[in-house]
Amino acid sequence: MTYYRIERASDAESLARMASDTIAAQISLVLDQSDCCSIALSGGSTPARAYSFLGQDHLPWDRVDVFLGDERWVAADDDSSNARMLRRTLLADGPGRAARFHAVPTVELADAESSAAAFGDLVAQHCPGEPPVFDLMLLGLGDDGHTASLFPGTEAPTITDRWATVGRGKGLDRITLTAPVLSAARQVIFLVSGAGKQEALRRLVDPSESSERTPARLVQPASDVLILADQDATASL
Ligand SMILES: O=C(O)[C@H](O)[C@@H](O)[C@H](O)[C@H](O)COP(=O)(O)O
Repeated sequence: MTYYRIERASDAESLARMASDTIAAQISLVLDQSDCCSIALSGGSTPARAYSFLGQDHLPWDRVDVFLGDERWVAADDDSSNARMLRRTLLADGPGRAARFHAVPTVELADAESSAAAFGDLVAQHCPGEPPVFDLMLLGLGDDGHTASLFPGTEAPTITDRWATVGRGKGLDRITLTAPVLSAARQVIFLVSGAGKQEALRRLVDPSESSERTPARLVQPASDVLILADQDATASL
């Protein structure tokens, strides 16, 4: 059974700083013991401010392999691209721009299925193990209980024989890591902000909740899961 450790911030801005500091500390811990560190970051809107703070941190970024846990199947300059968001935050103009970012292949390939296959190969090339093991997995939580692009009522949450697959949510085709890869990470952190996430967060930590209704519950790493959340999101815990 997964144990969830919750750290609360008073508001979204202090949550962003807490997340940046926590991720930086985890990266430093890994790099104290290894030559490199592999991290998979969530997309969406919540983490952007944290990534801006993190990108200013003086870490040995040239030893950090940065991936996205999921990506919309759009061009890199599309407003909904998670890679675009990362390039405007973490990878923008601070020390973080030296990170080794490995974008998810999208529309340069013929279709989303080809992108998912290419992303699975890319991850397997950089992360050891079957499933591939990330040192750090930062995940968001949708108000419907999805994480990465494992949306309830779709096939993606059920895929366990591949490392990446095609997801679909909020009207977009997406490329996502599968549940086995999310769960294989050495450290999983959920970053959750806002009153709109209260019910999804309550369900995430409820041992009786089904993963069909709340696919984020599929993420079952061997280590404790850290939840960084603001007071608006944790009000019903
Ligand atoms: O590409 C994405 O959309 C994300 O990876 C997705 O899993 C996100 O983390 C949640 O949907 C929460 O999104 P918000 O942070 O925008 O609420």
